[in-house]
Amino acid sequence: MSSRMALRLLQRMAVTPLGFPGGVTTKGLREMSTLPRVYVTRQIPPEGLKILRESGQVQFDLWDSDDIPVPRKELLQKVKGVDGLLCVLTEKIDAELLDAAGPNLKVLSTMSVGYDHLSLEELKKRGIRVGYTPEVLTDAVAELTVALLLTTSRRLIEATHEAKTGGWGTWRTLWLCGYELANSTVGILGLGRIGVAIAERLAPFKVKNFIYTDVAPRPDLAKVINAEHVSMDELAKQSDFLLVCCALTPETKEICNKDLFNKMKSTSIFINTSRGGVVNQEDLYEALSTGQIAGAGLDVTVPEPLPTSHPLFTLKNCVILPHVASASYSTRNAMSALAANNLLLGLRGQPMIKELQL
Ligand SMILES: O=CC(=O)O
Repeated sequence: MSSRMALRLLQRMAVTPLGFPGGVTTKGLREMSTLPRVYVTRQIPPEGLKILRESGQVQFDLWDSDDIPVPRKELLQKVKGVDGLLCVLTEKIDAELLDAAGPNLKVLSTMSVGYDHLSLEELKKRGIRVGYTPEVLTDAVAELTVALLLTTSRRLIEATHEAKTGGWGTWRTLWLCGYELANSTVGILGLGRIGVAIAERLAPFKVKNFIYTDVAPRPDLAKVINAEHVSMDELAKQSDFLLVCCALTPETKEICNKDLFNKMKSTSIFINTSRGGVVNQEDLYEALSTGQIAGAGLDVTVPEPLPTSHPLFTLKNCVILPHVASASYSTRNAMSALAANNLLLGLRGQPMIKELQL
């Protein structure tokens, strides 16, 4: 291959993986080597990649797959010397990884609203700024939570199974009966934007009242849905539907355990679309299998994926989804665009659109 052809090949290769716009000249290649280096840990949806590629502000390398997460060993190699990192929730951003990245790392942008995969203390210690993606996913998560609630309370998975497998005999008076939202009390554990958005969607189903528990009353949010602040005990005792909407923190880890389930009504439905870590799954299994509560719908578990041999999968009254609450095309693209913009703004030393205050 002639040296001219080799240069052309190099220039072409540089366009896509390194995120440099348009055709790359030799001068361009030289300039590119001075641009901030970024590693993207996943093939994120196209809008975010386009923003990075067309910014002309960074050279980026990415783990070019959405099917398997970047192996830890590869990640530790790839982050060496980068100025910015764009990650998703499967990557643990801890001291080991930040040490591997080294002192150039100034900005971390996660394509998620949750940030329990980030060691905030380590990030703060190193002066690394952190972007995340709240709000753009609120509608999608609220919509999915309503779908999961109705699927669980009206036993839709059992019903389609029976219809398909010959269990559908004559019309029966109490067969596959569930619980309805009309006249019910809906309890929200952790009232934030998402809890409010869920309640707004549930209200037209004629819910009787909304109650919530949080570390402190949140009157501004509560008044939007006319919700009453109650203790955790009252939340457990009164809720016909108990929805977990809180972040996973050391304080909320396994906060849903036998103490809570034992106080719930045997007719109650438990729904979790936040993080699996807020639930003690052994206690939940016990509560579901003994009829302590009527059913559970989970979009999140520990671990993820939940092994198919897990006891929770054996229960008819437990509906398990593979962490898809924000999974609509428009929302995932909006999340990737926000994560890309947060990263670019952070690298320019400007305020991010959504930045965590550490
Ligand atoms: O779980 C999803 C997220 O944190 O965005």
